[in-house]
Amino acid sequence: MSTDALSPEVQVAIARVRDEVAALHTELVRYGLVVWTGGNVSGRVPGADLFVIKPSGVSYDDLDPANMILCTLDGEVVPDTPGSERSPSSDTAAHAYVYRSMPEVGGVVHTHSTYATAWAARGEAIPCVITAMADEFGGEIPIGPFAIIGDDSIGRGIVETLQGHRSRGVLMQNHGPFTIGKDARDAVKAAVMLEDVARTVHIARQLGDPLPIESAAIDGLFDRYQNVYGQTGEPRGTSR
Ligand SMILES: O=C(CO)[C@@H](O)[C@H](O)COP(=O)(O)O
Repeated sequence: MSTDALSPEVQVAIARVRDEVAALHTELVRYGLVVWTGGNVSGRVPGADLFVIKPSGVSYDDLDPANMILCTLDGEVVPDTPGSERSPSSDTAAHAYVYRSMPEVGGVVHTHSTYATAWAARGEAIPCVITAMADEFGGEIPIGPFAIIGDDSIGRGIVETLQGHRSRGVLMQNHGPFTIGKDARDAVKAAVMLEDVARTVHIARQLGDPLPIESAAIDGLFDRYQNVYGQTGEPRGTSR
């Protein structure tokens, strides 16, 4: 497949997603979610069956738009495109499986962030005991199955756990968190928030038994955060 055959709009979109995915890896470092070359971000190319992901095992300092790797939704590297001479992330098949199965997903992130991975190692879902979790995840953060790199099993585990679930994050057992979002930035935000709540709920557990939140309150908080929180309209005082 040559990208020359793609429309100018798709070529522009590929360039934009390359920029975005490269820059978002910096956020994983900034928020302390990764060490060394661990973790990865990908972003779907709007209007094409393609996504962009980082090369495997390359230092975060060396990641830039030109060495991000363009892949098909089968997880194959698109030849003769910038970065295609390198191997893509070892989690490429998992990201591709998510994009094929969940058309609404525009970004996928994987990290080994410490607290979330500690919950994953115990195989325990994080219970929804703080309002920030209700806001962002609409309930508990579920556990996905134990799965090993090499085939579709990680992707299948992510999809089977998150399809029909409010949570945008899953803790793959003994491995770590995978998050999804409407785009790559949204999936990175979910990864940041997931680690934050994993840490807080862990600390709460050390102090005693966290108090549950009633499901009606969780529903209300989730609805408000998704639909009302933040800047939803014109800035105050600018309407005529
Ligand atoms: O989870 C794993 C390995 O267990 C990987 O996600 C690594 O953390 C990062 O791999 P690359 O994206 O650099 O291949």
